[in-house]
Amino acid sequence: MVGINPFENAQQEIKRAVGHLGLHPAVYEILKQPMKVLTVIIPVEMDDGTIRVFTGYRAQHNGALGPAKGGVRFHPGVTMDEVKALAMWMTFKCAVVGLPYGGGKGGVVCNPRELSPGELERLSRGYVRAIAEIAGPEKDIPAPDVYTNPQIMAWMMDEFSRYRGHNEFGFITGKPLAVGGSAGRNEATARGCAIAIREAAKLQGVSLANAAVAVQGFGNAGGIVARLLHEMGCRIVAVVDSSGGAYNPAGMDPVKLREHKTRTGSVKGYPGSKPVSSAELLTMECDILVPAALENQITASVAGQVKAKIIAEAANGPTTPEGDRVLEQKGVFVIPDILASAGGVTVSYFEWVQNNMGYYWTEQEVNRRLEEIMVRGFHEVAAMRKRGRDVDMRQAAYMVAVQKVAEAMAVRGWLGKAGRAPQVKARPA
Ligand SMILES: NC(=O)C1=CN([C@@H]2O[C@H](COP(=O)(O)OP(=O)(O)OC[C@H]3O[C@@H](n4cnc5c(N)ncnc54)[C@H](OP(=O)(O)O)[C@@H]3O)[C@@H](O)[C@H]2O)C=CC1
Ligand SMILES: O=C(O)CCC(=O)C(=O)O
Repeated sequence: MVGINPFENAQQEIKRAVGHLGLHPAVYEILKQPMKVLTVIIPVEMDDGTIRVFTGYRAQHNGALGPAKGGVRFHPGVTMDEVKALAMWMTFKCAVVGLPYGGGKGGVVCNPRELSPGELERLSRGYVRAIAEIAGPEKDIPAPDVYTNPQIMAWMMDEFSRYRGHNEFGFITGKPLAVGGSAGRNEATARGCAIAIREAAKLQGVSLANAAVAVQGFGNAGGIVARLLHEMGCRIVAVVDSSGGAYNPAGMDPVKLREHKTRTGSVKGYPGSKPVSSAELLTMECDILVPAALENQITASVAGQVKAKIIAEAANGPTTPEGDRVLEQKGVFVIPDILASAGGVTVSYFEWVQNNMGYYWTEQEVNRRLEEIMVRGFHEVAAMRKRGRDVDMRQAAYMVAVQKVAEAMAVRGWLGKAGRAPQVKARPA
């Protein structure tokens, strides 16, 4: 959305958490910007023989806890500030669930729908060549994000392996199973989100049986979360994608919705449904709202009209800070993005571990470990919310995460003398 800078939003969230925790101001000074940002130019030969030059970015936010980790977005609206914000959010997403990573993110300004498969492959390989120097399993590990997928990950892994001269399966996650992908990664973002929703519903006394759910975005995160929530007994009353939406208060079957979208290109026009816009979906009567598309969807004015009891942010940064204040005042229970969407990077971590070991787990094993990490992460945040005075789930999640990153920076000596004093002053009960 024009005029709302996701990078400035991300900075505000960190500033608040540093303040709540009573940490040394140096912590904010270090965390308020990425440690490294690379802008690259990617010349691609198009099928008609012309050369088109694309712009790409890779940002590495903070490496105190481990190598940078985060997806690559292919979208016409990608900007450097968006990538910087997404990298920053990755640092705290990894920290909140206890993964040994820092935050990274990449993006290429392009519309993949306008590219042939050959052009898309050349662009993906060109992006990897351009960022190769700063990437690698020990430095920065990309993954899928909006409009990138396992096939693109496979091309990228192959290109990086050529660059290093040997197979580097651990360079990137979200790969197809045939080339070192992990069982369960495709569903992981949605599965983690569904687990967080289940825990939130228990905490808030909301029954999932027949609960009305509205989902914005019907891709990897949104499409699969709709299916998993449907399997858990919820009623999927509305879904939208970039071309339109489908609404039916009696509920819709996400598997059939997916078949309809595969056939027609959109969820709109699903048999028995009425059209619904993204704006209508966000403010409709429902129990659970899952924004699973892009940033800055729930502004203050949208938040004022939200009727959901629980919002689970499968997307990164779907709520503006002003929108967040309104939701907080209204008492809407928000599972913040850095927690609700942490399932994907958690299973990416498992994928990287499996690549490093050369030994692969079953889907059941992956899901068991994911469940454990998500439940622990959720309750750690819920406990911080209870402990802290006047903090909501988002602030609590940032407090948990910033505390872990600040502690790592302190013991590494990044905070100098300031780091030698006890860093964390948790608010008294
Ligand atoms: N994939 C992952 O592992 C993770 C993703 N996320 C976040 O989840 C969100 C979605 O990512 P993901 O599902 O992977 O991406 P996908 O590309 O798989 O899907 C994106 C979905 O959003 C829809 N969409 C795009 N623009 C709009 C719009 N203006 N209004 C309504 N819907 C729109 C797309 O519509 P259409 O189908 O018509 O193109 C598509 O259905 C992003 O914020 C991403 O950063 C977070 C953690 C991990
Ligand atoms: O799987 C990963 O490494 C990162 C996924 C991602 O980009 C995200 O969580 O926003």
